[in-house]
Amino acid sequence: MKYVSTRGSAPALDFAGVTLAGLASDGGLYVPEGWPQFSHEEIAVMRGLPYDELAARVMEPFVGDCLTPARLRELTAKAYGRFSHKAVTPLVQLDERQWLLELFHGPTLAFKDVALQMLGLLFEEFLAREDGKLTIVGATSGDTGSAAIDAVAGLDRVEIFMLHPKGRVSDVQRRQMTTVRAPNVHNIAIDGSFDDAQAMVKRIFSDADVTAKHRIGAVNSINWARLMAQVVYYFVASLQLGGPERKLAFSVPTGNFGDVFAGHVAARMGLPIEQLVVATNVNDILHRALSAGDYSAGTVTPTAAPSMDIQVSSNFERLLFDVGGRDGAALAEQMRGFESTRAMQLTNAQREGAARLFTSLRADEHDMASAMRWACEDCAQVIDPHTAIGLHAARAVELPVGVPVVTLATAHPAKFPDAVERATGTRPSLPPRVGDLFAREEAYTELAGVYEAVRDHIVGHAA
Ligand SMILES: Cc1ncc(COP(=O)(O)O)c(C=O)c1O
Ligand SMILES: N[C@@H](CCOP(=O)(O)O)C(=O)O
Repeated sequence: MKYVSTRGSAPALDFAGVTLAGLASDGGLYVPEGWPQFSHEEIAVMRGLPYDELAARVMEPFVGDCLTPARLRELTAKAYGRFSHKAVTPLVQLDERQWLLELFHGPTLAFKDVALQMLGLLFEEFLAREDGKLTIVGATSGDTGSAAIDAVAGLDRVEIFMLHPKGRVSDVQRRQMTTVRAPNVHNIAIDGSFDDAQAMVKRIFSDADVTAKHRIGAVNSINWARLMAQVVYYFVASLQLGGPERKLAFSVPTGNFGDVFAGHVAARMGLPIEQLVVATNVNDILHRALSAGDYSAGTVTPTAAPSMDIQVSSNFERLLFDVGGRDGAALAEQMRGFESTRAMQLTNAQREGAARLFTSLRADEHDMASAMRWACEDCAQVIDPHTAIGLHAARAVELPVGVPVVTLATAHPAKFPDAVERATGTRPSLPPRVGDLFAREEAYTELAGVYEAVRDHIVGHAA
């Protein structure tokens, strides 16, 4: 399996290469040069497999010959052995047509663990082979940061610098990052939004002064390996609800478009998906892009679903590439236009291609709170604000009769106790495994939201 850049001019790499590279050298994102396919029969025989075995089957074609099948199985067993639920990503029924897919049973209580537990192991594996080291620079609106830190804390070959927007993540999210004591972990709070942090991360990959001395790596969903691991749970839900004989729809609370793009990949591989519902909060660039072709970024509005307070949505580029004719040169030009004006129109091919599988809905704070209340009062489920945005969209979307809709439950409600309590009157408590979070000491550096300040700090502190 080879991977190509969405902007057409970076060298094609194998799986180990893209895992360590993160972002392509031309500024694009890596995607497989073709989609592996599973037949109906091949999918049907996956029914009933334990999560780690199913994960290995789904990942195998993407990994190619970079890992033996036996080694891949060892890694999936280790990665998913740390989840607190035996099913790893259990399904919960809400009513006759709606389900929640709980993705928050990993060590840091959000769906990011599903991919990052695996990515940490892949880094170790591939770096050991070449006796190499990696300086990871990441941006987080709350959840990627803690999941990535948990996955790499204490590793000898990896050092991590994680940027979060100061004051714009929940206290639980911040503490899950800043109370980790490991010499290879560095937390930075910047003035600005997640978009500002993400832009700095992308810029550092192309800063020759930095890359001459440090090999920069990525834990954000710009890294292909993140998305590969997220494809698995679409298979899990489908197989439990009648797939491949029956089609399902998924409602996905969306920010950086990684999670829902993994659903697109599952569909490309042959999983019967009726529709992918892109659910946004008021930071609704994706809803405007999918419904009207208008991909223009405004300023980020802070909401009670802070992890989705994103305007520039990295993985949308992967979709535009895939549905718009896979023309790297044309997309590079389109993205250059967006980077200078922060606005672009989708082409007709991109709009029509996306419309075959995607629809979108936007939820404001009132819609989000109503969905949390409905889940709590009518279904006895306490859900987090991000999941509530997905659920709002799932309840509103029109689907053919008999098609169930699965909302991805992306975070544990205890990560956002204030917002949940405001909406439902119930204050969720932290699971015992993170129960002492507020007793631990925090450490992080505050920096101005200026690229040079962040770059100099990283260069000055990197081993
Ligand atoms: C809890 C939660 N839900 C949803 C999202 C959106 O996921 P994505 O960025 O993959 O679209 C995020 C972060 O991005 C998140 O942390
Ligand atoms: N919501 C994310 C933002 C980063 O997204 P990623 O999936 O690209 O890592 C977060 O919680 O940090």
